[in-house]
Amino acid sequence: MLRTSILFVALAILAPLITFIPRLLLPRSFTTTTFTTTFTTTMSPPAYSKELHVAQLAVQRAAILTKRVFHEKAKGTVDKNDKSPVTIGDFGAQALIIAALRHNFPDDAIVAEEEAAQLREDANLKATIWDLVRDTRLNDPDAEATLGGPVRDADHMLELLDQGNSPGGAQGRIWAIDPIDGTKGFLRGGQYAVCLGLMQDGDVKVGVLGCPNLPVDDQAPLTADIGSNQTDEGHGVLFSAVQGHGATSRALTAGALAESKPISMRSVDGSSLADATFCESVEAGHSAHGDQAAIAEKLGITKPSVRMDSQAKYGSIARGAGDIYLRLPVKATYQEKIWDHAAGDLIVREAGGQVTDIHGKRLDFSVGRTLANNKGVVAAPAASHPKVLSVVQEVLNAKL
Ligand SMILES: Nc1ncnc2c1ncn2[C@@H]1O[C@H](COP(=O)(O)O)[C@@H](O)[C@H]1OP(=O)(O)O
Ligand SMILES: [Mg+2]
Ligand SMILES: [Mg+2]
Ligand SMILES: [Mg+2]
Repeated sequence: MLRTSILFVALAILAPLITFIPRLLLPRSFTTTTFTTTFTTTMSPPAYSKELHVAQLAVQRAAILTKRVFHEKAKGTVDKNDKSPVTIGDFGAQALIIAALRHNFPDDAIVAEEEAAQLREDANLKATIWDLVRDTRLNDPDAEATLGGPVRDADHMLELLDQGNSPGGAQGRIWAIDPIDGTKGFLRGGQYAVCLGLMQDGDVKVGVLGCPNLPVDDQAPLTADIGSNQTDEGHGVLFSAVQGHGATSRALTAGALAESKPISMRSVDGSSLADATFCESVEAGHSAHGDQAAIAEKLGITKPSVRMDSQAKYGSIARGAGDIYLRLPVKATYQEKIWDHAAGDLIVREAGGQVTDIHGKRLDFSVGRTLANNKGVVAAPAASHPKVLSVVQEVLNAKL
């Protein structure tokens, strides 16, 4: 009897200590929900895991729509005020992505490239886009439910399209959407990308790029040619990154997410640049081909540049299919748009690269809808970036 009482008293004294000491020893990311009774622990989910999952599925669903338009002869092209083209694919993809974001993160701000004004004035255009949006869904019911299911009606589609009008800035959570990046490539039958990034207080935290015309194989040689059969299996890649967690690639599917693989840039340092492959825009109006050729020559690069539209260039160097992406300004007045770089900038840096402007400044996503504080883009493996940047500056200074 006495022994039993002593045991009970000892247990009463020790029990709180037994539950308290492990809490002191565990990192803060562990939650000890039922610790006192069962001693089981659960890890908190990794940062931005829901945002990443929704972004990947949203890009995948939007890419189903853009692929349908890509394979049609008439892509419903209209000219925007700035004379750049926009297609029914751009509008439809943007509406679907915003619908998914609104369903999951109703309080977040959105900076998106397109707006609904032209659709409000053109009933046929609105109806054509609505037909596409209404009929596009992921073939996995759980994945589709995650995105909130179909858009309600054509008028709601217009309201969604116009919700990408945030001025951007340095505060809070802001998504950046380019529903079709490289519209000229899309129209030409070349590369294009569906792009989505999340910024928190001006810093890119999540980046997703859907590239329907890139080969799935990370090792496939970098080429501007997308192959004769564009519907081939073996094409379509989804690149992703979360700040501090690396970058991945996976096959782009029409339903649930495929398995991912980590990606990294090739290790090219300042002394091995002769073997590097550099890529640049197809459009001579978007970056200075002449300056870029002079830089490549000074770096001792012998291979010709690979010309490719869109942020597919960022994805391609991030997975080591190429090494360097140069985007030197053609016009001093052009301001790059945040939706043209947010996802790619993070994916390259998380894969072991460095991305700066021609002055060596990191791209600054905190100053509005454009990269007003930057000029041009220089992206390269981190070890060779200082060398590449010094040659960029040498060539540009020689022109002054
Ligand atoms: N004058 C310009 N200088 C640089 N980029 C431009 C210019 N005009 C449009 N762009 C944008 O450049 C990006 C394409 O670049 P790339 O040449 O690397 O494919 C697109 O986002 C395109 O917009 P859009 O999204 O409307 O296609
Ligand atoms: Mg455009
Ligand atoms: Mg773009
Ligand atoms: Mg675009």
